[in-house]
Amino acid sequence: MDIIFHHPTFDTEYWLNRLQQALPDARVRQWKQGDRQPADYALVWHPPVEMLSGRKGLKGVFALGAGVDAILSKLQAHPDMLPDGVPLFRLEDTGMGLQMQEYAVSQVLHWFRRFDDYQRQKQQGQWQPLDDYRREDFTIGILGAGVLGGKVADSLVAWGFPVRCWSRSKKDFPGVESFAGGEALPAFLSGTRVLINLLPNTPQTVGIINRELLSQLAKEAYVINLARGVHLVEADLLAALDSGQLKGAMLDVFSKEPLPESNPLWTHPRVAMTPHVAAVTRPDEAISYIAKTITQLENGESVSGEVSLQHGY
Ligand SMILES: NC(=O)C1=CN([C@@H]2O[C@H](COP(=O)(O)OP(=O)(O)OC[C@H]3O[C@@H](n4cnc5c(N)ncnc54)[C@H](OP(=O)(O)O)[C@@H]3O)[C@@H](O)[C@H]2O)C=CC1
Ligand SMILES: O=C(O)C(=O)CO
Repeated sequence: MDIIFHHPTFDTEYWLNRLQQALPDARVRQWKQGDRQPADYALVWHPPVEMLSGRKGLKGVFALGAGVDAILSKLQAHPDMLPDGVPLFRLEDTGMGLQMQEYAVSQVLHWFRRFDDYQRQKQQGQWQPLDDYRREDFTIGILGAGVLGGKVADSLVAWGFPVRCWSRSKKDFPGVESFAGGEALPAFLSGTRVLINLLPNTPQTVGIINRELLSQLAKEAYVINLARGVHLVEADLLAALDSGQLKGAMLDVFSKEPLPESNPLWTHPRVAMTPHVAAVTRPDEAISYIAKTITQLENGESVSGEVSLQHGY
């Protein structure tokens, strides 16, 4: 079995060696321009079109991340990149769930314990205990209740917060109120104090966090965007912060990355940010997952993690 690998920034040597160890019978190689030799599986992130297009004999393509929006948008322009019937897989959790839990829990607790207010008071030389927030007034609403949204929901339930989630299909997560579909969105938003976004980037979700949505959250709400920058209308977020509807935002992803120097999010006092690091691909966990999935495919077993081209995630 032949496996080709392309990632613009990962340590390719490390990946090739570890993949080889995990699949000793496979021949694993870095894909280089001009390589048209056969391959059974391709492991990719931002693949050059010529790596995949028109390739015969592929049994599967693995995206080396959780979101497949970049690959799917390339596929739209070059449909022959994925021949009919060749499945596209993505990483399910592989260590990203824990990273998202760390990010979400630490930020929610930061706001819940009013560390943002105390930081401002410190800057003004003010020693002033403030009223505690109550958990019952701190409902967490998670947009997207898939692999990562589900993990984040679990971790916040464990901290005793009221937690709700919104997805296409209804969920049955212990301690989490589930809302499904567009009609249920207003009920989900009403009373949500902290909105956490973990939706995939699809035509249905682009621009979903906009003025209308933000106006339906509880007063002085907070937003954490962990999914994709295109989900958030940045100008609407800034307006909601300035009107007092929102109290703070923590953003990991942006409509343009790296965030341009001139973007007003850089200087807004109630916006905090990280440079798209909420959850990164952990090589060892990802390699075990891919090796297991390839072995199952070779054995004719059913596998999870296949992307639905129809739904776009
Ligand atoms: N910032 C970062 O570092 C990282 C960001 N990400 C982002 O996180 C996203 C989520 O990852 P993951 O949890 O693995 O993805 P999943 O595919 O497991 O989950 C997606 C969730 O979104 C729901 N959903 C999709 N479309 C809609 C819609 N139109 N309306 C309502 N709900 C919808 C799905 O509903 P249903 O369950 O009914 O199908 C599902 O619950 C990724 O797509 C990626 O963009 C991922 C990793 C790192
Ligand atoms: O895996 C993903 O989708 C990411 O965004 C990684 O940073």
